[in-house]
Amino acid sequence: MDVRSLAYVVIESTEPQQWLDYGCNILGLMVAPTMPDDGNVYLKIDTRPYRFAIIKSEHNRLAFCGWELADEAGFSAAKADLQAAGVAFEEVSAAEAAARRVRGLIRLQDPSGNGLELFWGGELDYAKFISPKGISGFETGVNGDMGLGHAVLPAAKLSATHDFYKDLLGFGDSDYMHFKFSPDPDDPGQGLHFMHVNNPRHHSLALYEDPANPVGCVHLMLEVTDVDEVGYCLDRVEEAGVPIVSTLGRHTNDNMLSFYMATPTGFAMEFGTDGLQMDWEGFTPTVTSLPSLWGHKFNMPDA
Ligand SMILES: Cc1ccc(O)c(O)c1CC[C@@H]1C(=O)CC[C@]2(C)C(=O)CC[C@@H]12
Ligand SMILES: [Fe+2]
Repeated sequence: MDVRSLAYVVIESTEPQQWLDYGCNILGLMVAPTMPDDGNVYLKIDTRPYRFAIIKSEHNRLAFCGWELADEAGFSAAKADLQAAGVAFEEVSAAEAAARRVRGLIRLQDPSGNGLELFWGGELDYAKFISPKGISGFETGVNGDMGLGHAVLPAAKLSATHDFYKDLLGFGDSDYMHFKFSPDPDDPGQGLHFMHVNNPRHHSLALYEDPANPVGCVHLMLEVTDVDEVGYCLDRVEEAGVPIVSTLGRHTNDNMLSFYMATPTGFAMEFGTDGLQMDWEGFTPTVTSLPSLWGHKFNMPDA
């Protein structure tokens, strides 16, 4: 499978309006002007119609990551691959695909129960991104082809979930880390697989061996093009009293300069800049023993 980018996320919320306030006033995202006024909240960062859909629900959780395939042939091939592997998926109606602003869509779960959608034919609406907080721009590539950023998902079944994304969906390994927070010699610790799709972003997905995560997500990451926008966002976070999950720091593996904050849904948001853009040709996946060059003091255990 030739997955090109993490194109959108769908978040279920008992109060989508919380995300309207948080998204616009803290993150500096724009209300999507070409999406319907249907009680849900749609937020935009670039030429794509929206990158965040916050849907009214009884649950508060990350519901789906939307992964983009190159074209209709790739979409048909993906469905055939899933069928051959005996992995169940739901065909989504044309009306629902149109509501997502894509031409074809299927829905499935990974082995740890994370929801995902595979689609082709994502629209560009070219509605100009005008940040309510004056953010100069988000790093999403050309026509948004680098995707919105990355998602770190809980993977209680780490090995099976890693195999699913690697062998079935064709994601590549970028890096692997292993964390051990307790001195107990019987504690096996937790693995973290960083994976890329077919774009230069160092990782679009990471899988964290997190046994019990009620909100379906560890964190999402957004990347701005100007380091000052990280600082301005940190000022807004502090001014509004949004909890800071991790201090400013620079990661080892993707060089991202970032901090982490709480979101209305209980997972974290990483807000950063200066991430590496990789040439995957001939790349050898790395194993890294240090998460950050400096900073990133996590406020445990809700990291
Ligand atoms: C280590 C690292 C590299 C690049 C990233 O984009 C990134 O988010 C991370 C940190 C991931 C990881 C996490 O999200 C959950 C809490 C973790 C396990 C820590 O306590 C340190 C590293 C953290
Ligand atoms: Fe991250």
